[in-house]
Amino acid sequence: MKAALVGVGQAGGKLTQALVRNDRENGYGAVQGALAVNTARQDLTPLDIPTLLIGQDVVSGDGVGGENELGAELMQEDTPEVVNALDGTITSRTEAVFVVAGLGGGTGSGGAPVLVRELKRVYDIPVYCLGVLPGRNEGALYQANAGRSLKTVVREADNTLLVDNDAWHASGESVTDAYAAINQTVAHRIGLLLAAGEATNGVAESVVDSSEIINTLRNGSMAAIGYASADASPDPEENINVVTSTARKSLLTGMSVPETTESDAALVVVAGHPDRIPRKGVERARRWIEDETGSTQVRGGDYPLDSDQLAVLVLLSGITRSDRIESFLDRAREAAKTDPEPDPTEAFQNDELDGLF
Ligand SMILES: Nc1nc2c(ncn2[C@@H]2O[C@H](COP(=O)(O)OP(=O)(O)OP(=O)(O)O)[C@@H](O)[C@H]2O)c(=O)[nH]1
Repeated sequence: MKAALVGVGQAGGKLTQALVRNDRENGYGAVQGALAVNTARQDLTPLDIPTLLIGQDVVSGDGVGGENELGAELMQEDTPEVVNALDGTITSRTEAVFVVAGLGGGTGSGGAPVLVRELKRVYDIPVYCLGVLPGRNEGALYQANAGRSLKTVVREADNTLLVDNDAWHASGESVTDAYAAINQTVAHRIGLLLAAGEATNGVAESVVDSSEIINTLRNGSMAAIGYASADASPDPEENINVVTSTARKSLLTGMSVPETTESDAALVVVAGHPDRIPRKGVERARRWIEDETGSTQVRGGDYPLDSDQLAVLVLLSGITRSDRIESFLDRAREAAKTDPEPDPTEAFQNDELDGLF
């Protein structure tokens, strides 16, 4: 799938950079171009992708310090500059745009929903949000910001693919190391998903194409991605159980939002050497995912990889129940009670954080 990426805020910029690097290093060629947008100059400086500083007249390049209403306002004012900067990045070949942001801060939290809405007005292709939920130990401001941002972006975007910052956090890691590792992990999974949508070379038995990703994401408003891999035997017959057990692992322990198992639709990609992928195993894994998720539509396909391993990538769309999102929403509601300020920004909804499922 030919995708353009726009990172908003610090997490958005770093994650976008990780996605671009991953795409280049693997030679996928799915990421067509990228831009990082921020109100803080110092967060843009280390990035090696094109950047755009917004809101200079108001915050002089110093960022918005977690004020997501201000982040939304500055994005609103400077949207024409962002759209101009994307000229040449989003082209007639682009099949989807991903707006990437940490939902708990200020610039990304406020700016991403506004940008998604504007891009949807300008372009006739799906605009998705790749949104990072704060970990449970992050402060009340992050939880409240992310709650409002999620509610708004879910309304605006064609779908919101969620990553929980607690999902792949190894204990004992420093925050910086943890972020770098999470960004790598996300880049690997999303990179493989986009690449799978590009595999049209006929090597694999049944490839996924971008319309299957788009059709899967057409169901519901929130999505999550899971992944697991295992060593495979050269004999595909011996790999039937490998594929099914790897599919189980990807759903039960490898999701970007843990404890998320029910969805309206799913896409299952089995990646590996075409000679090692057992058709029977793929079909069994697909059926298991159908039962486990209750999805009425489970699409599937292969992605040819020159590897001794088999990997299973699962995209769940239209998440209908997730204990982790429920407990995040509880935190966000609780945190919002301590923030008596009415929200002046049109971009944010003031209503309760209900009805997301
Ligand atoms: N996964 C991941 N999360 C990050 C990263 N950097 C920050 N975060 C998370 O993103 C949220 C904060 O968003 P930031 O991107 O730092 O904030 P911002 O959008 O730049 O907003 P301001 O700094 O207020 O202008 C928090 O929940 C952080 O835990 C990162 O590199 N990776």
